[in-house]
Amino acid sequence: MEGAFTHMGNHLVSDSAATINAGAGDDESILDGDLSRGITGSRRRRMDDEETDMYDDDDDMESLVSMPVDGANGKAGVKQEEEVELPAHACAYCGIHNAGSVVKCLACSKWFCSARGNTSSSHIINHLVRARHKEVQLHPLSSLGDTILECYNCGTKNVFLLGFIPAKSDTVVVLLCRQPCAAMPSQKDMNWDTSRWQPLIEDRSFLPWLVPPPTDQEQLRARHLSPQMIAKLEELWKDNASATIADLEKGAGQEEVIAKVLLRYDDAFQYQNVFGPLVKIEADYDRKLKESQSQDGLVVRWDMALNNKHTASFVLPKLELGDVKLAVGDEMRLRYTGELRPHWEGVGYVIKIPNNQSDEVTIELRTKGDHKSVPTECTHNFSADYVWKATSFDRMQHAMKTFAIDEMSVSGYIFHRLLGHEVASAPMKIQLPRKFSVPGLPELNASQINAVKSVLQKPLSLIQGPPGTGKTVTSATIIYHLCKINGGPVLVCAPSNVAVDQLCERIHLTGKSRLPLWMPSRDVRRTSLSFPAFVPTTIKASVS
Ligand SMILES: Nc1ncnc2c1ncn2[C@@H]1O[C@H](COP(=O)(O)OP(=O)(O)OP(=O)(O)O)[C@@H](O)[C@H]1O
Repeated sequence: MEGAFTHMGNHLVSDSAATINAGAGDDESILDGDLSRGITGSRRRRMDDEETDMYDDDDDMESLVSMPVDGANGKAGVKQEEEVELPAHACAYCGIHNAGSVVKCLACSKWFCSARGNTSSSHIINHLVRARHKEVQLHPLSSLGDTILECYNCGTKNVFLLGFIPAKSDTVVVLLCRQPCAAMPSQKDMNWDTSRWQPLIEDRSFLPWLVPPPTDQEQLRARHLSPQMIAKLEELWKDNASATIADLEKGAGQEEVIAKVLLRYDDAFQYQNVFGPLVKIEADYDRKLKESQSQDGLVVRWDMALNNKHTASFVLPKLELGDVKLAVGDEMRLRYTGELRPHWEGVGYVIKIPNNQSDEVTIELRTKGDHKSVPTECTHNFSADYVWKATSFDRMQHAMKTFAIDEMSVSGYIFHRLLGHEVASAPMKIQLPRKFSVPGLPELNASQINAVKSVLQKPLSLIQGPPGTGKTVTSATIIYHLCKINGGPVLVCAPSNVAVDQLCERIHLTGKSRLPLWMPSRDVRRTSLSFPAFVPTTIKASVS
């Protein structure tokens, strides 16, 4: 790849059809003039006035960060930062503000540099991963201008999917996303050698020709944040986008002291004392995350379901960020905030999530269709919130309490294993099935057969495996055999309704099970399943 760039200099053409189509001759004009002028075209972003002022003020863009080397914990640097005002495009972590080495995150408008500091990835990549942001823009005074990195073909701006292809002339590079654009056979006609496609991010950093790392001297003089401080800063930004390093300092020392998880516990009370606070922290985090997903300005498409309930369909852009996974059956609140009628809000269940056909989420309102208050005549000015439910966290706390006060709540074996005590398992007298594979599911491989055998013979087993290796198939097979061996109901739990759905479908494929499935917390029939079922977070299945 080196060779392709030896005489390319900065001839990045990311978003300009004009430049790509112009060929080598026109490329030279880019070389001669201001490179940022060479990157023109419909997708080119303009600096707004505010930004222009900001850059005008910065009279020495190549200057070093005006931070002295700070102490081991970065506190000296923090003090200095209050005194020295950095330009708006300074890296939000370390303060480096060399125009060539900083990149703006388009989701939060903060700037980050390509230095690594004390972390294993560059600051910009560290931020994008932690914040789940994906789109960036180069600095207007960088050698490539204020380019927004995007696929030349389809316009996708997810930098984790983007790569470049040097055109055959070797004077132009084209940004294309890995899938589908770089993989499309039609690209061959464009004089691009897609076999030379390379990702823009390598070793957790943008390629140096795109965003060069700051010099050693700049890095030495930058503010040094530990990975822990960076993680905390990112957490702070989730609540308060304008939080600063100073806020980080203010919060220091106020944290609750959390007891460490142990390998062995004296008794169930100690177990509860350790895990209780952790479950609470997780619940608080989950609530914060879900509640922060409120989205305004939604455009709603109304419809009426066969059960005479209103359905509202809309696109939730925040879903793409992937912070919160929306599942069929989740509860959402829809609010009308416009002027055309009095404010309205209604709660409904998600009945459709984005798929290959459409990006829309559809919720079915609880109220029946003839309910006059539903604002079906309005389409704009709607907001949607997730309705957070404490149910699963409350159940965890309740289970731990029961475990602590009632020794008989679980078998003696499980009681001691949970507390980390060495305990011999009593041999289980069961007749192993002659054939482990079951009707309707794939023939098990050797490792799956071992897993099934182990579970059937031991009181407690853990099956682990990478995604798609057949854990669900193995679990469904185990349930099938347990039902057959014991002849009674089998209680199955999964951490999410989606996981339960998957398992139900596989059990159903075995054709042997009758599944009286229900979900006490939500009285909804699941339309995603091809058989009638109320899907619980715990399932009972019985063999006919
Ligand atoms: N022994 C097997 N032979 C052939 N296909 C199999 C076998 N085991 C599983 N599969 C198939 O592999 C795919 C993945 O299986 P499954 O969903 O059970 O994996 P998983 O480990 O539960 O996946 P995930 O981690 O994504 O939940 C399914 O299409 C399943 O039918």
